[in-house]
Amino acid sequence: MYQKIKIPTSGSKIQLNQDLTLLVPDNPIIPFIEGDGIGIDITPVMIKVVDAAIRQAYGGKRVISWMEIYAGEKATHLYDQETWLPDETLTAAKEFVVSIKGPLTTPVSGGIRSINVALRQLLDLYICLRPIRYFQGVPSPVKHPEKVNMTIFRENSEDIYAGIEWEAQTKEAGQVIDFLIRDMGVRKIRFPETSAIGVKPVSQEGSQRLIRKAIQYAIDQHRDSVTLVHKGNIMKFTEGGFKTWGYSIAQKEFGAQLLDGGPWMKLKHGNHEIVIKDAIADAFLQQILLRPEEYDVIATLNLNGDYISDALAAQVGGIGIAPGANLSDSIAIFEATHGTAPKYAGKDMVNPGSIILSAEMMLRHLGWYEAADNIIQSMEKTISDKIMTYDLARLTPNAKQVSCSQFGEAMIQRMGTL
Ligand SMILES: NC(=O)C1=CN([C@@H]2O[C@H](COP(=O)(O)OP(=O)(O)OC[C@H]3O[C@@H](n4cnc5c(N)ncnc54)[C@H](OP(=O)(O)O)[C@@H]3O)[C@@H](O)[C@H]2O)C=CC1
Ligand SMILES: O=C(O)CCC(=O)C(=O)O
Ligand SMILES: [Mg+2]
Repeated sequence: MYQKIKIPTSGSKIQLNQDLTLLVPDNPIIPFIEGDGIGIDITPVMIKVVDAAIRQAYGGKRVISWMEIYAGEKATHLYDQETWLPDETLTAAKEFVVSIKGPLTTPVSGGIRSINVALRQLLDLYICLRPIRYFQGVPSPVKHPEKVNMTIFRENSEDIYAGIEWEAQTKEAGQVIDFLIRDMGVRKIRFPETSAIGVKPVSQEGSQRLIRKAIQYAIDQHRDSVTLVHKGNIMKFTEGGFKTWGYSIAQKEFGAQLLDGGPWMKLKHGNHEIVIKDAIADAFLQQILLRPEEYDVIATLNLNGDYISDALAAQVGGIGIAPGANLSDSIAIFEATHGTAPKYAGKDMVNPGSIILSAEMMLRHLGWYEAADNIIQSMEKTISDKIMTYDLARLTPNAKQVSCSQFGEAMIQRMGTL
């Protein structure tokens, strides 16, 4: 059935129960995309570390059968030069339910549209989940990085990030601009002759399904607050809609009550209280530097979430150790927050921490908590021993700088020795 993908001879598929919970065999087949650029450095290290964490936790009773699937430049070499995202990659991600990927290149200006965005849209992976936490000993530009403990729920399927846009001075851009001026009475396009045009779809359904998950997460994880981050003062119906629909769902589906007359709300779950609040995106970006302890779960739109992810990651050491997941109601693809960092590709130099921590999220998603704990503990121990890749070592006095693969080996050596 598959053309280039080789299904491992051992292992079986993860299945979905009727309620969409996972039925995970002891030997699941997990598809992985190596990734462009530094993908060739970090992905093999991640696999080694994950295998070791599982071996240490379950002594051979559980094991992953890794199955390579293809996207990005590697796919163009293997399939044909126009095929950046083969159909069978999408089929495998659906069929095998849980996957992990390295970063994929998207050229600026011309060229292909983002394969990352395409994967998220085609598989309806509408949640981009990015937890931000501090590991003791990581160098940080802020005085109290330990106060940063947030989980971002970034809407992953719509917004200006959906990529609906037309190049300046093309027939299509002209048609859209004509329509806006003639039929819609728009007078605000400053230079109509030379404007490119982008469209920002933000829906009630898309916003509410994301915010519903963020609130449920806050309830399940006993978190203190959910902040809806938006720029609704300026983009009233798109970003403003996100905020209004968010408060509305908090009230209607979770029974939240107005706090001090609103718009902030409080919802109760047993003895646990969660504040639902909102913040305007520009002010939020200064607040997370000045008073990070006031923010906990964050729900936001696609573009804001992209910016906020990297900004928050910087506060706890950078995108070298910033994990993430793309989730639908059934399928998951785990991936680092960073990109392909092309200048470091193939140099065995960058931090594999992001993709390793993404794999840690994946293990937790599978219910393999002991293996996930092994990864966290060995990461903590390796960093506290000042063993660091260049990105952290260059900011840490007396650090022992190691390569990407040596960092993975150092983690493996420290597993189960705590
Ligand atoms: N999900 C995905 O697949 C993503 C893909 N991309 C794509 O990646 C390409 C490159 O994007 P770019 O904007 O340069 O952003 P990148 O995230 O690739 O890199 C920016 C900088 O971040 C630092 N960095 C990134 N990853 C690591 C790591 N693992 N360890 C240590 N430092 C790291 C490096 O900083 P320094 O130079 O200071 O050492 C690097 O130069 C683009 O095509 C973009 O579209 C971008 C983001 C996500
Ligand atoms: O798709 C890309 O190339 C960039 C994506 C990105 O920056 C992100 O999702 O954080
Ligand atoms: Mg990004």
